[in-house]
Amino acid sequence: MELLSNALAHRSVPDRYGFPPDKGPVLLAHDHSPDVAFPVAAEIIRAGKEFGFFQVVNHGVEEGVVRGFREAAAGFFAMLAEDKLPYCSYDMSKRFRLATSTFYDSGETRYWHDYIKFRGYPASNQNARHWPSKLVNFTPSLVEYSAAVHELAQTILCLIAEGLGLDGTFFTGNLSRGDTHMSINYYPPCPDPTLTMGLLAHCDRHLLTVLSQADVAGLQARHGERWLLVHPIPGAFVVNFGHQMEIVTNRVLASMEHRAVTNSAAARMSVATHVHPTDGCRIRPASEMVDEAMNPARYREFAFREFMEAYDAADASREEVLQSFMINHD
Ligand SMILES: O=C(O)CCC(=O)C(=O)O
Ligand SMILES: [Fe+2]
Repeated sequence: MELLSNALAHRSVPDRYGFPPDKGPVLLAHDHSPDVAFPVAAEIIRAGKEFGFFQVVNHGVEEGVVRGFREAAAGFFAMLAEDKLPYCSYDMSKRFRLATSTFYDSGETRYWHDYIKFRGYPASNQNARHWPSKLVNFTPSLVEYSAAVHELAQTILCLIAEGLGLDGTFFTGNLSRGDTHMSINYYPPCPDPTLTMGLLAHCDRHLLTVLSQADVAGLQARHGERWLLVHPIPGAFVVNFGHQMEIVTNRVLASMEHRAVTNSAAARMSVATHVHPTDGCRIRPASEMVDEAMNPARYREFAFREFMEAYDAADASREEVLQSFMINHD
């Protein structure tokens, strides 16, 4: 019998071991079967508790799919000013909008970036009819990219649930089934990076973010009093927890503030996929994460929609927005 373990080392995978792509192994560094999933799940929880951020490689999203959409998105920012003008808006209810700096700068110093925001998944007609049709590659490459990243996010959510000792499907219902919101942030090279900030310090308002930053550094995550650079790993996705993850896990997995800095050498573009609960989803600390005597619920129950409104009213300030949802046990 030709056992795999009979060979000292394998230089390549023989053809007969290669599944066709639609049946093949998906995602992450390991096969997602119960015996090997646990180390990945445990690793995610360890990194998540320590940093609120981690990076994923060998995630199963094809390199060409990422490159294809990144090129199309870069093409959007490279369009002539007059072609971009119709998309420009600070009206948050617009389903596809282009803007600069941030909605939350209160007219003060601007942040050195332009961005587009839109609903990227599912590719329903309701979402897709707002995507820029003039750019021929945009829609087809987005359809591929957003479906693949959705799949990856669902797998990561299963692993997080397992790592926390929850049912594997804990996050994959209404907590993650709202339309996926995407932000594409474009930071042109800046003549003096010592003067500018690319993006304000903030926590993400939803459940989970899966971000492609390619190979240009700029993202920093708060760690205590310090800001740590999230080093670009070619082809990796950066994953971080949003406010809803912190609330549902009763602060076991906290949402960390992050921001972006600029550089003078190269343009930077990040593609952020924000996994949202459904608007009406009721959010509360999971009963499994609460112990009335030792670890009581730190947040009250609310509808996700309510949180979205509070976040805007608080100009994305972490302390301010959480205040109206926190239960004080002192
Ligand atoms: O540009 C980055 O790396 C960060 C983007 C970000 O935090 C966001 O879009 O929420
Ligand atoms: Fe963010």
